[in-house]
Amino acid sequence: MKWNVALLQMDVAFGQPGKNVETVQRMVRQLSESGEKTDVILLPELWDTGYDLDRLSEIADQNGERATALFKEMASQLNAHVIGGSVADQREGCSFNTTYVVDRQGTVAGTYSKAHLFRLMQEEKHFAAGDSPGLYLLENQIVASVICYDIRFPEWVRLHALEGARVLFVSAQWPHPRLNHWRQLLISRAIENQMYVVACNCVGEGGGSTFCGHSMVVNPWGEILAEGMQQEEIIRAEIDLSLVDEVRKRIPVTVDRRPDLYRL
Ligand SMILES: O=C(O)CCC(=O)C(=O)O
Repeated sequence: MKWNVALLQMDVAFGQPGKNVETVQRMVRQLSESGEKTDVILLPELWDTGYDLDRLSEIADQNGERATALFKEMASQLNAHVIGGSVADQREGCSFNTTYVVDRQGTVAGTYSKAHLFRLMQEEKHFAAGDSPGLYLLENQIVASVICYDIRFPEWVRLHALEGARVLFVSAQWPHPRLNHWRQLLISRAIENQMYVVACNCVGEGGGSTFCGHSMVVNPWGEILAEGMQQEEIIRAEIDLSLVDEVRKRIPVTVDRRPDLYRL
């Protein structure tokens, strides 16, 4: 199974969902006009509101309805699966930082709410944490998604790999000065779990942060297949899922684990 992935590394306008929807639509038109086949589209974290958390009651997406309507349009326009970055969605009286996944048939294939909230940006004051893994089936392949700070928790990503995930999609608003951490963590998660890591960051400024771009596609051997710069752009790569089996066979890390020693 081979997928052409496209990462929409957008400049997220702080607190302006309408403007951000226009940016996504413009980038999708660009993909469509390129004539190149796209199988999976990935967006950044909080791509519609940015980190404008003080205005969530005004600008958050109720039950993810605004986002899923847009993703269904995108899925049908490009005949592609949409891993919808994340949006601030309000449900059951709480706000969550949530990924909605819409498959190419236009069905919501799954949702994931960020499990590890980032205190440095006071996320825990505004969001409730999710407590379920982000595992989905796309064309019978198990894939996973996590959000930004989650990649600092190798045991969380490992859990997804042990459940059979072959690709990890990461959506982020990762700021300077920690570009070095972003790159090293993504490459490490790919090598240790022998999976593809497809990670979409944003660029631009918001809430006092400058986001560092460098969205990346890393293969299960830790090689970078594509990497963005610090500008608004679409990053594309082809991922061949058979390489996951090959690498896992060559060095059978999962078989050689000693959970009896470290209980993880
Ligand atoms: O872990 C980091 O350094 C960045 C995390 C972050 O910005 C986030 O989770 O929103």
